[in-house]
Order: sequence, then structure tokens, then C-alpha cells
Amino acid sequence: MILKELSLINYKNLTQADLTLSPKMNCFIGNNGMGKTNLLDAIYYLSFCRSYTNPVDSQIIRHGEEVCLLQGKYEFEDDTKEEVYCAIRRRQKKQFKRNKKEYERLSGHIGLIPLVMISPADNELITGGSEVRRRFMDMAVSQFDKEYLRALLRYNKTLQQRNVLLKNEESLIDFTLLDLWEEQMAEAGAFIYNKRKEFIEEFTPIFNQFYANISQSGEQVSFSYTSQLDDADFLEKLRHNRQRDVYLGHTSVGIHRDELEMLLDGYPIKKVGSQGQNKTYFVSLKLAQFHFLLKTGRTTPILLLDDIFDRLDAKRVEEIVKLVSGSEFGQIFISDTNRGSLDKILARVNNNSHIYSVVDGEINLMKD
Ligand SMILES: Nc1ncnc2c1ncn2[C@@H]1O[C@H](COP(=O)(O)OP(=O)(O)OP(=O)(O)O)[C@@H](O)[C@H]1O
Repeated sequence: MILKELSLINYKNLTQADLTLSPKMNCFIGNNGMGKTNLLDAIYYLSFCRSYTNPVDSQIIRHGEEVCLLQGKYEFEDDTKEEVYCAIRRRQKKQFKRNKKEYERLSGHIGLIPLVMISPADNELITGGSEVRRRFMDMAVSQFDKEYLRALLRYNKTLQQRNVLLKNEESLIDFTLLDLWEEQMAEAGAFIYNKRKEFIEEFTPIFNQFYANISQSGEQVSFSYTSQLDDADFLEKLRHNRQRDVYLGHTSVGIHRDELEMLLDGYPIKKVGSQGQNKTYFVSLKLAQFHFLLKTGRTTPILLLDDIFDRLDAKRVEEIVKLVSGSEFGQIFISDTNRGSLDKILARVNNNSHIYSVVDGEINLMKD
């Protein structure tokens, strides 16, 4: 699937743009702080109904403006077309439309336009808290498995409801209601746990292959997925911990506590990885996610590469260039401050490329 046309108004520092895009490679070049990431982020927004870098919608709207508009026109391999429209207004609920019809729930949109973004912010996957890695699993699975997304929404809602009850004084807690939330949590939680385990099992060899290709080394990458559900029935565990949770005022067991440890040669990469190894790690993770989505979905996802070559040695850059210019990858959006690495990619994809300059939020086509 490709994004054929993108229009935007007031997306962060981008005032206005109407772009007709290349089906293969679209490069955005500009100095620091000019708006390259913002442009990729706008494309991300149209897939996930949220920004990659900033979860607060009101901060997406250009300073001093009241409304931000995004519109993408997509074309699939079987010639079907999709038009996605989004309007974000200050102090109002955002509007998201597919082919002019507004979604009742934004979750209904997730997965329609599969996309993978790789950006320096992904270093958080290694250095950040466990919630970042859970989110990675959730995003990766939700894009091809609607049932997983529904279970996740159900789980989060019941977890929140259980926590609200637990905040009451013990004598005021409605235990019948607590029983009900726990049963629903246990059902959704067990489903998510099994899906995560399945995903990690299938995903690990693909990830290892990408890492080996890029690093050209014998380094082995793997995960250690641990959950409180590993050794006990979830409902039993919830009931067993109830008294403690009443005392704590929140739920201390569940899949919201899962950890996905990331390992390099059996050691936590967080502790042992160099900057270049970390980068190779998360780039490989994301490319493996792309491959996984391609295998499980009905269309080739869009790939966004935000400033990914910095800090990698020439050999690793070359290997990434080789990978992403291969036929497995479809439409790619790439940002960089200079054309060095881009020219190597462009040479591999012949003339199927557009190059844009980004200066102070203005995007101009330099070459097509
Ligand atoms: N809501 C907003 N309104 C106006 N400007 C904004 C808004 N949000 C962010 N910006 C501006 O966007 C700019 C950052 O743009 P972006 O992150 O796209 O830069 P970049 O070209 O990718 O730079 P780098 O090469 O450093 O990564 C900053 O100048 C920031 O102040």
C-alpha cells in the first residue's frame, strides 16, 4: 500500500503542505529543527491516530492556531483506495474519518494503514521502563490482530475500574463488583499473555536474522519475556493478592507488569550495549516488526526512517541501505540532515524517488 497524496495544515511547525508522493522513496532533507520529523510524524498520525513523539493532541496544533488538519490518500495493491482525514481542534474531541465517514471508535482505525517508524527515540526501547517494551509488543501485535487490540482495551478498562474500587476504604468496597472486574481482567489478561508469548517466539528468529545482517557479526540477540502469569492462574493470583491490593490501593499483579528484557549475547543490552550496538538493536527490532507485519497482513506496510544513520559505522549503514532498498520494502519516507547516506539508497532504487527540502516548516520538492 502507498500513500499517494498527503495534505496538512498546522501540524506542529509545518504550516501547510500538499504533496504527491513517490510510490518508493521519499526523502526529506534539512537542518536540525526544520520539521523533517514532524512530517514523518504526521504520516504516523494518520495510521495510529496519535503522534509518535507527543501524546498530547493540543501540542500538535501549530502554536497560535486553533486547528490542525491532516489528509492522506492511500492506494492498495488490489487498487482499492482509502482516504483518511483527521481534524484536531483545541478543547474539542478530534475527528477521524475513513472515506468521509467518522469513526465511532479510534481503535477501529488501527491496522488499516500498517506502518513502522524507526527513529532515534526508539533508543527508549532499550533504556526506558518496561512499559515502553510492552507498548512495542502491543503495537506490533495490534496492527495485525484486532482481537488482541480489543482484549487490551478490555483489560485496561477493567484494570482501571478495579483500581478505582481499590482506592475506596475497605468497608466501602463493593466486592461483588470487584469479583466481576477480576473475572473480566483474568480472561483478557490470559489471552494477551498467550498472544505475547506466541509473538515473541515467532519474532525472535526474524529479529536475530536482521541483527546478523546489519551487524555482520556473530552477536546473538534474544528476549526474556517474563510475566506474573508464568507460574499461576491469573484469577487465582488476583484473588490471592486482593488483600494486599486493597492495602496498596492498586492492582499489583497482571500483564501490565510484564517485562520483555532485551539481551545481547545473553546479557541485558541496557547494561552492555555500545551506542552503535543499541542503535543496530532497535533498527533490527523495527525492521523485523516490518517483516512480521508484511507476513501477517494483507499489504506492504509504509516504512518511516527518521535520521537513522547517525552513530552507525559505514558498514552497518551500507547493510541497512541494502536491506531497505530490497524488494520486500515498499514505500519509504526517510529524513536526514545531509544527502550522504541517502544518495547510496537512491542509487539503488533508480529514479523512483522524490527529494524534498525542509526549511522552517516549508516543504519543497527538489527532484522527482
Ligand atoms: N505545536 C508546535 N507549533 C509550532 N512549532 C512546533 C510545534 N511543535 C514542535 N514545533 C517545532 O518543530 C521543530 C522541530 O521539528 P522536527 O523535530 O521535525 O525537526 P527535524 O527537522 O526533524 O530536526 P532534527 O534534524 O534536529 O531531528 C522545533 O523547532 C519545534 O519548536
